[in-house]
Amino acid sequence: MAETNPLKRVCVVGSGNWGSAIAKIVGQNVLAHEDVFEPEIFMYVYEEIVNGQKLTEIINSEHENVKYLPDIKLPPNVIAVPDVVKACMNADVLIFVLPHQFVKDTCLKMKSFIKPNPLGISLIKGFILTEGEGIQLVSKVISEILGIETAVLMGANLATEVASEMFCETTIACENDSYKGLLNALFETSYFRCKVIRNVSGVEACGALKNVVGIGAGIVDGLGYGDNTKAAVIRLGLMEMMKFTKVFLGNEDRSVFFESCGIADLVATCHGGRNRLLGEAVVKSMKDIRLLEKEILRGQSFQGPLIAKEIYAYLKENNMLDQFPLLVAVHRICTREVDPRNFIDCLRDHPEHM
Ligand SMILES: NC(=O)C1=CN([C@@H]2O[C@H](COP(=O)(O)OP(=O)(O)OC[C@H]3O[C@@H](n4cnc5c(N)ncnc54)[C@H](O)[C@@H]3O)[C@@H](O)[C@H]2O)C=CC1
Ligand SMILES: O=C(CO)COP(=O)(O)O
Repeated sequence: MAETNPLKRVCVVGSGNWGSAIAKIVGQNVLAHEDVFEPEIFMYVYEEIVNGQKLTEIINSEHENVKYLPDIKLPPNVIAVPDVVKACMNADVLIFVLPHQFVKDTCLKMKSFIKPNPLGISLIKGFILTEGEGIQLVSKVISEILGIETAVLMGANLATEVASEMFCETTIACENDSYKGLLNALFETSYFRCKVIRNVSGVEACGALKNVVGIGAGIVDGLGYGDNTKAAVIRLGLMEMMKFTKVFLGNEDRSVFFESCGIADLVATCHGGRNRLLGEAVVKSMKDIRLLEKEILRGQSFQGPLIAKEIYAYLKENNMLDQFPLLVAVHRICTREVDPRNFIDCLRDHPEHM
């Protein structure tokens, strides 16, 4: 009888700023739990040429993702693989950490090649908008395409700070309690404190929505307002996040907003996130946001504008635009329909004040 390997093989699907930072943690943790995991992990890298060389070759020789997470060494047991099928085919654990617009295509490529029942974990902050079908949670799309259970991990986790081992917390959500030990073994470190809860959809909604509020925080920074105004953006943004989660998911569990994925991630993003940078840039320059993305992030991506568009489509279809003035204004400012200077009006006239 063929022997089955009891050790679990892990694959990280994605290798951007956050993908590389989490691969560092998971790479170290699989070595610390050699009775549970295979000692090597594969990291799927969307191949590109950097300084005349393939990015996968640079990562595998220098153990550094010089483009997306420079100056941070990855453990040598993190192996960069340019073919997503080869990266995922023997995996028992699939960690998804791609910009959400690439999730569907990537999962469709993986679909026929994965093992029967791997556990998926999505670290992706966004929604997926499908023509005619509306918006869906990313974890749901992964589960539907691949036929797997998918947990989520979201929190106040600016990737560069995590990679520099500055203390933070995160929230993991999984409906199945039996995975709790495995999830802790994969992600927890002395500087990355994990709390495992059950509310997958609530945690995921927080992760997506806060990116849009983060742009709003950048807009008030760009307009020259101070901390009180930013606090108003955070508070009104949080109220809209709670309301959206209730109407979109029917999820009324407010406790999730007090976890790292809720208020903490919102505060971190509104102060130090890439989406905040975009909001500021949109005020100071009339350039198209895709051009700003290229100039400011040089390959990384702002997810907020896409998420704002996805939310806008949902609200429009459900005749609820007037109930979410902050989320709607961010979308209209990103598309240049509205002058960013009008943003303060939407805060002043917000229904929360009525
Ligand atoms: N960077 C951060 O601090 C954090 C990011 N996140 C979330 O993690 C997710 C991934 O973001 P990052 O790792 O920061 O990525 P990133 O924004 O740094 O980099 C973009 C990535 O997309 C890849 N890519 C480009 N075209 C592609 C294609 N056609 N197919 C597949 N991949 C392609 C690039 O190679 C690169 O790895 C997002 O949902 C983000 O919101 C969550 C927490 C923290
Ligand atoms: O999700 C993040 C921090 O938790 C990163 O946010 P930004 O994409 O705005 O940098």
